[in-house]
Amino acid sequence: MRAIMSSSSSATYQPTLSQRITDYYELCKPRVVLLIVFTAMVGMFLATPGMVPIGALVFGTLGIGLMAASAAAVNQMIDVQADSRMKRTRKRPLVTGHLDTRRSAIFAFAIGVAGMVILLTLVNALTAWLTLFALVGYAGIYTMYLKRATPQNIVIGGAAGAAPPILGWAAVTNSVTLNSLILFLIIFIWTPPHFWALAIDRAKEYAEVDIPMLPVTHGIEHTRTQILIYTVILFAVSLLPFFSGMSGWLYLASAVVLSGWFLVYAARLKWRPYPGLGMKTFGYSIVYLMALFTALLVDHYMPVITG
Ligand code: HEM
Ligand SMILES: CC(C)=CCC/C(C)=C/CC/C(C)=C/COP(=O)(O)OP(=O)(O)O
Repeated sequence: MRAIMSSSSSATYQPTLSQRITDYYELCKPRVVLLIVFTAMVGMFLATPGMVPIGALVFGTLGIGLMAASAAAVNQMIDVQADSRMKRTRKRPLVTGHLDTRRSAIFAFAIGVAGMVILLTLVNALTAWLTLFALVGYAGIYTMYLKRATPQNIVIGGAAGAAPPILGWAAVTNSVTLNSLILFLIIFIWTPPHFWALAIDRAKEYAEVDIPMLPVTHGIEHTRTQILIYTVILFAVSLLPFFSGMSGWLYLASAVVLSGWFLVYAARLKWRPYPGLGMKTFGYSIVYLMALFTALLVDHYMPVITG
């Protein structure tokens, strides 16, 4: 209802060009897409011992970024009613009426098709189809169905968000390898603690909009246990790049420290919680993934850096 009311304000909204650009930018969930693109780029760099071919780097990054942004825009179009009723998402451009469904649909379609054409023509077909699969997985399967169907929504839906290192790797090698699957596995196992840490602090909001997130269906205590279990698994999985021979000692040391610190957060959340710790853990999860993938990258080029 609020979404419908606020969309009437679009009649009086006369944006400047830069405001309009900001609206489309926000429709793409830019900070999430940025991290997604970064993990895809790390996949590209780790796929080759030398420098990534410039074509794969530029067009692969662009194509994957455009299709991830398209998926995010479709997610906001489908979720406008729920978004209008949650404080965290109330300022999104479709909720405020700064963008309407028609404009957003044309935009999402245009950047999605542009991304697909770039990948098909300038990268390779494997990357293009896998990226389309991820787009459909997130925008279609997760947003339209899973999100409202089961508290395991994000475990299954997380596969789409974890795909980017596979996509980046495929852009360079035209193949899916065990090492790219290890990078996928890290993000896949990271997603539940990333999201549930936020969800335990926002459980009331999700309950009010009838979205069956784990803290709503199984309670906060159970969710804290699940976060701890996934973080223990994440600790082990984050060591796999070292044990598979993909990464060296620098990465191993970084992974132990970063995953160890994540475990401290998860343990505190379980046994010594205090108000706001859920959001702090969520914030750390983002720093964690950024830092872990930076460590993979630095470790990979260490021999070049140190000569
Ligand atoms: C199904 C999987 C996922 C779910 C359910 C999820 C959920 C969320 C939610 C609810 C937020 C809060 C957004 C806000 O503050 O409005 C968020 C933020 C964020 N997520 Fe995720 N996420 C998922 C996967 C990912 C993946 C794969 C990445 C990147 C690799 C990622 C990166 C981020 C970043 C960077 C933010 C901070 C955004 C900001 O500050 O605006 N997420 N996520
Ligand atoms: C093509 C490709 C690589 C696709 C990537 C998919 C993608 C953009 C994943 C992002 C994951 C994410 C932000 C989920 C939150 O959605 P939500 O609806 O639960 O969160 P919200 O309530 O903040 O909207």
